[in-house]
Amino acid sequence: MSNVVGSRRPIGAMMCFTSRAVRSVFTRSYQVCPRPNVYKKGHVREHRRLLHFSFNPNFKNTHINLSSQDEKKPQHNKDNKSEGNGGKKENGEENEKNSDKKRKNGEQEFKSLSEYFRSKEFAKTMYLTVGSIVLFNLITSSDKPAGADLQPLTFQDFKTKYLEKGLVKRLYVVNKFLVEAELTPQVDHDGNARQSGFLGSGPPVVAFTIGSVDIFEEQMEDIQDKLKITPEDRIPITYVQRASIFQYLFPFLPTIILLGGLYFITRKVGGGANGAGGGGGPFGGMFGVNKSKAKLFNKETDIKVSFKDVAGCNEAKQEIMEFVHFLKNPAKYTALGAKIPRGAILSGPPGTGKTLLAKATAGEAGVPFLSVSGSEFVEMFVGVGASRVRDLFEQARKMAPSIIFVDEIDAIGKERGKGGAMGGANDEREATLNQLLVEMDGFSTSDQVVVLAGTNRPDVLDPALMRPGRFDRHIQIDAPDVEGRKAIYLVHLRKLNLDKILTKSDREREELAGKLAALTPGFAGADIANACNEAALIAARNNAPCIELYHFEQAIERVIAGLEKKSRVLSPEEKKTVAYHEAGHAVCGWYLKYADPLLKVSIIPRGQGALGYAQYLPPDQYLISEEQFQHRMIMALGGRVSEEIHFPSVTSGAHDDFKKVTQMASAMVCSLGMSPKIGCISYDQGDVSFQVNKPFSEVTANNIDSEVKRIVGDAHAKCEKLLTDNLEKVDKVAKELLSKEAITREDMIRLLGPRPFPERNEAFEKYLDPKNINNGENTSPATN
Ligand SMILES: Nc1ncnc2c1ncn2[C@@H]1O[C@H](COP(=O)(O)OP(=O)(O)OP(=O)(O)O)[C@@H](O)[C@H]1O
Ligand SMILES: [Zn+2]
Repeated sequence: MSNVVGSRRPIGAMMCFTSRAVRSVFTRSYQVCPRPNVYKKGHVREHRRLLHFSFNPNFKNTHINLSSQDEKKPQHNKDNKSEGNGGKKENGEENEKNSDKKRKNGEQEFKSLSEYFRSKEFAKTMYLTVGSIVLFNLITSSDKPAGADLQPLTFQDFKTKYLEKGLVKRLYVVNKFLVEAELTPQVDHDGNARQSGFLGSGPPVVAFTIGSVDIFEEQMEDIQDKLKITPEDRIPITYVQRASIFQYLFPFLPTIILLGGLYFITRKVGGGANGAGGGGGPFGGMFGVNKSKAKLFNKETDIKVSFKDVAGCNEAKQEIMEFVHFLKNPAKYTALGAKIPRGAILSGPPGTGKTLLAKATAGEAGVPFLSVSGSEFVEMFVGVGASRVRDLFEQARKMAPSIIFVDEIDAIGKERGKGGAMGGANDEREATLNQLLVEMDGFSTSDQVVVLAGTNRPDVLDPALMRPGRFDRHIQIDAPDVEGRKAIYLVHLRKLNLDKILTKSDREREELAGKLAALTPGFAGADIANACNEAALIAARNNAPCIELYHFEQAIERVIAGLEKKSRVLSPEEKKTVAYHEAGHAVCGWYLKYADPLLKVSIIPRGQGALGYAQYLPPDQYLISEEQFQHRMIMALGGRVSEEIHFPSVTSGAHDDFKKVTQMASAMVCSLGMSPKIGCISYDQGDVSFQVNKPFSEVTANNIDSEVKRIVGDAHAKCEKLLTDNLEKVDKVAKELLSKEAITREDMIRLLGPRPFPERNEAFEKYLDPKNINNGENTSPATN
């Protein structure tokens, strides 16, 4: 039973254990989703109009590239400086140039199917296909039973028509089951014999099959005895074996398959995921592991992201604009003797749009973008990481001007020498990092390669990475505040088919975005993208023609608290306990000045183990007061205290609440200077798991323990007083919860009267307070 509070700020985060856990699951699931503007080769974009077929004659990378003329135009116009006069002509020239380039690369573009049919490429393909079919037939035809193209006779016919008339000159027993009889040339064969056979264009031949060679020989002897043919004149029988080429090849088949498989695998390994690695030949460099696995996004095909797709983070955009300017006109910088910035580290919590921003930079500058994840450098072979780094930079230099983006750089960029005692694997990581440092130093000023890197942990990075000349810019991207979230919602709402009422005018659209932003404190860009997508999925599941507000509300709840588990049936006693527990939290929150606005309380089991939950809306807040901590602790204890008051025995349902309370109290004592006994000293222990010795004495340890205990005890006492004073109110809320399973803020106002304090969340008042929203009534979620 947990309070789901969205804030993920370092301190506020203590209140959101559940939402954090849920988030990490969600983030992973998000990353599986295809990113909207990234297309792999061969993926077909359906909504484009004009077809461009581009075929690669060596059949390796044949891909169909469907793109629309209209989409390409703006880009050309942007690149064109002399737009007014002859802009069209230049567009044409540029198209020419592009297709020249493609032709050079062995690719050719065709404007229509008929053009392709008339082309050399098509002829080549046809020749190859027909050739293969003919070859195949040649090979397999020899596999047919020998003489199969002769119409076989019965033995009886052979005997009466040829043998007894003395027309047979010689017999060939082929593969022990077919007999070909060579006839005397002057025979008047009645259509069954023909002028050729395996004997070539020679005497006429007939054929018949036999069951067993022994019986056939006996029969021949008998017949010839009866015909009184002397032993010298008897018909000679020759035994021949004829085998198809396949029969000879068959024993080698497993070997051929094995070698073929190996060849295929090495190509895959060596080729890099998207062809950026270039392959390096089938067996190049130990199966090609030395090649960088960077994915290449090219401006013509993949990068359609620009700064307008990245909402918020204006400061970051401004900083990064400088890289774009440099890549667009480096001469201006070099002429002044300015050294070009080498790279920038984009840091921030997960899902805040670091990758998106880097991609937008490449999109704006219109240069190739090589994206690689830090972990992809690491492989089981020693030295691979370093050579992959080398290969990556080599590729980038060949394509310059270009941008390299190393995601999760902390995988290789961790401070060297730390934790060395933990294992030898560090050496490999260090070698990779060293190579990265060397490569970044190795750029000459004329190299127009910019390295961007993303990380969630800038604190663990090696200082050498951050020094001037390497990643000398550090761009921090924070989780967005309410206005930032609103802007991100606006970006993602553009792609959705919304209810007309929600999008009547820009004002309505902004209002919707604002409302959603206020409902989702602590959401990063990726969560917002996910919530929008989830809303569309829910609408589709309900067969709704468009997305309505309550779809969003369900989606948000799902992203925050996980899936409703209606199938998890609680016993009536358990249900009652959960109801009183949640009612305790809710009533505490209602009467505490510094508690966050309550949105919803529910006792429907959800997600990972939460039996009930209450959703609050913390404001975007950068400082938390001592009083606020106390109120949060009282609220967190409300569940357990309510159980204590209303039931003879308590349950295990409060363990998550205790965790939060303890974390808050420890932080207050150890690092926030909120305990008079400990004073203004920080005993912040950081990563406790690696620490053997505590940085304080035994006495201090005892003091810390007793202070934490005192603070939690105080909160418990205050909570107890609050809930005993409001006994019947808890009762009311719990009963309502039991009957409705979920109650909203409006229900709480109806049951307890309005909150005695003004809400301290501006966003809440601006976008969500019923006073300001005239259609607030029809928006309650359909979850109850
Ligand atoms: N500022 C933003 N504007 C619009 N969309 C955003 C923004 N930030 C994030 N998103 C959405 O979230 C998705 C994921 O963002 P991205 O991959 O850039 O996050 P990240 O910071 O690189 O995450 P991680 O640290 O986990 O790698 C984007 O594809 C985009 O849809
Ligand atoms: Zn609880």
